Amino acid sequence: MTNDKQLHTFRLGTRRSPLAMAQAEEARDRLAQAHGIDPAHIEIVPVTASGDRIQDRALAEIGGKALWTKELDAWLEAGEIDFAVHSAKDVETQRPELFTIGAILPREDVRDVLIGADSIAALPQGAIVGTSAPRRAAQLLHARPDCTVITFRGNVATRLAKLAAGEANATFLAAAGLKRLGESGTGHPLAAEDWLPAPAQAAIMLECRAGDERTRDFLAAVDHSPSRAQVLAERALLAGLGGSCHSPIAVLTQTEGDELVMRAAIYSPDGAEHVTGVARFAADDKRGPAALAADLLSRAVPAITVHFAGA
Ligand SMILES: NCc1[nH]cc(CCC(=O)O)c1CC(=O)O
Repeated sequence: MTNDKQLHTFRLGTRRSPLAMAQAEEARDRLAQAHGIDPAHIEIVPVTASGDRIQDRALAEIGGKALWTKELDAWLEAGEIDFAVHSAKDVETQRPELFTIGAILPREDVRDVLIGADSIAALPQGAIVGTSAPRRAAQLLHARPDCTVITFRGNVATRLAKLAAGEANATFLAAAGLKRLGESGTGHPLAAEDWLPAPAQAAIMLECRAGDERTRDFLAAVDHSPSRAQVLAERALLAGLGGSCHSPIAVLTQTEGDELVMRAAIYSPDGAEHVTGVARFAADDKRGPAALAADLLSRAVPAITVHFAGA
């Protein structure tokens, strides 16, 4: 621990939602512990993101990119913050060259949780299910074409309140988000092998300016290399498919020694069509995910590929 580090107070940028704040605190506490410093040396700076301001429409409908990152990016570029804490799943694959991923924290439970029924099979005939994620909608309609999907947006508490108010029979949330909010008892986790999560789900990403050596060194102490390998591979799959967080893409990556085993599925928005694939490759092999993406696209019908640009 250098004197310099003792004196410098790092500024951590985050969104303001309760989940984002919980993730910011986790990042701060892991950094403080790794460096043996007082957490007060890391100042949490909350920023309001456009995605948080717009609550009444599905994000896919708005269609805008960078709904979660735009404001934090501006603060990071301007030097108002030293690093930003993101849900990796919400970060676009194309990032400004100015930034670099300083750390990926140890990944949480990657599963989705179903709230309102014990399982997908147990949903009542014709159930109304609230979600704004195209992936969850397509997965549900694939398994249960009798269900109706309605748009559910807002933070975790808002969605749970909509469910409690009877706006839908059930909804989905990420187990990781619920755990980080201290609500791990809520709902029924769906087995990840049957119900593949979103690319980079359950991972927290710390980004800083690529030229800022001091912050890069500071963040490197909390980087978790297996989680980083999984997240980078899933982001590479997403990039290879030409997809975004608005595309119905599901993926589970498991670490087996020095290798990654990646299972992925892409869907038509109505869930009627889908293609699945599995690949195994070295953890640092960037071509592995790209090859799986190309393989999936080569086998997909137009109802699927119309939503993917390819690499
Ligand atoms: N798209 C919103 C979002 N971004 C990250 C999480 C949860 C935490 C995570 O997956 O890392 C959520 C909510 C959800 O999907 O239930």
